[in-house]
Amino acid sequence: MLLSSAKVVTYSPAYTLVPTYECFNRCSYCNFRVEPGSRPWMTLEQAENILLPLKNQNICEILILSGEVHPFSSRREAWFQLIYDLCALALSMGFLPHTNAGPLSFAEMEKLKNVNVSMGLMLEQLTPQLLNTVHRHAPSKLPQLRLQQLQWAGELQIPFTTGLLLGIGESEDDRWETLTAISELHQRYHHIQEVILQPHSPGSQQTFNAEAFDPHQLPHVIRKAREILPADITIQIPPNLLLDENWLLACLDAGARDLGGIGPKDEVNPDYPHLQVQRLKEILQPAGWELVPRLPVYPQFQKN
Ligand SMILES: O=c1nc2n(C[C@H](O)[C@H](O)[C@H](O)CO)c3cc(O)ccc3cc-2c(=O)[nH]1
Ligand SMILES: C[C@H]1O[C@@H](n2cnc3c(N)ncnc32)[C@H](O)[C@@H]1O
Ligand code: MET
Ligand code: SF4
Repeated sequence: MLLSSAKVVTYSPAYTLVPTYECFNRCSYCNFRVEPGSRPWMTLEQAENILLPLKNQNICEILILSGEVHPFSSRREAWFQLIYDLCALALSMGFLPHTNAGPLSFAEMEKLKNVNVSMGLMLEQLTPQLLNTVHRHAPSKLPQLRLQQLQWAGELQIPFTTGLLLGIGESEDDRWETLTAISELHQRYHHIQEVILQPHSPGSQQTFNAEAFDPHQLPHVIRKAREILPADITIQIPPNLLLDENWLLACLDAGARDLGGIGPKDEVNPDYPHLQVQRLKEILQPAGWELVPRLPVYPQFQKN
């Protein structure tokens, strides 16, 4: 048996709950958002009906992924309470919640910490140039605001997931700068568990008219990220956005070690279905990779 020599790549068996698709931002690459007020929010009853049958399906992570209500809106409090209640419900049913609902106030983050095992927010890219382009109508994507989120998560010692969206108009140097900022914050607070390198992948709803990020460039970005980031941060890549299996293997060779949450639907990129875990294993195993499930909180942050 040569099992011990297998190289390990992880994933999180996950299901995504969407409290609301409505969002006051309009990122031009988004295929998720709908107009505020145009659709009812998820109810706790609906959530319970979704979660009940998942109990015996080996799913641990519930990803709470949300569109955003403006921080000064009179509906903000109800929005936040729904997210809190969805996390508490998932937790009470034996699941482990991970929330990514955009920027939060310090008090909101502090409260959500009690009902999440980890949380996340993508930095996207730090260059202010994007405020004139893809983020022109997206106040939540102000670089300083997002950096501050990572800092608050550090002060609160919340195990955190962040990352870069690649191919939205940034330069190579912009990428290294964003990675360096993550690295510096982690060296101060030691709270970043993983960094997602997310290739921009055009969908049917977006207005941003650009090609997909060239997947042949991804191994180079991963290698460089591996040099910039501390060794205890895992690099995550989304397998459904890497359409050719050789690209996936090239990314692992370059240093990626996690495939993120895998579930029935990628809510962010609904035009890119996930491969079955079994199919992924068939691709990975011949190349010597063992695909192993993990929890949404990494072992070094687990409190038992
Ligand atoms: O299925 C997805 N999961 C996404 N996830 C889920 C992620 O893969 C897992 O929740 C974490 O690895 C924790 O286990 C995100 C989580 C974050 O904190 C920040 C961004 C993302 C982005 C996506 C995404 O585009 N699609
Ligand atoms: C939840 C995360 O999903 C990412 N995201 C949003 N739109 C797209 C897209 N078209 N392609 C790839 N990733 C996207 C952003 O980085 C966001 O923060
Ligand atoms: N609205 C949040 C963000 O962009 C998370 C979901 S994006 C589809 O950070
Ligand atoms: S990417 Fe997130 S913040 Fe931007 S419009 Fe979509 S839901 Fe809103």
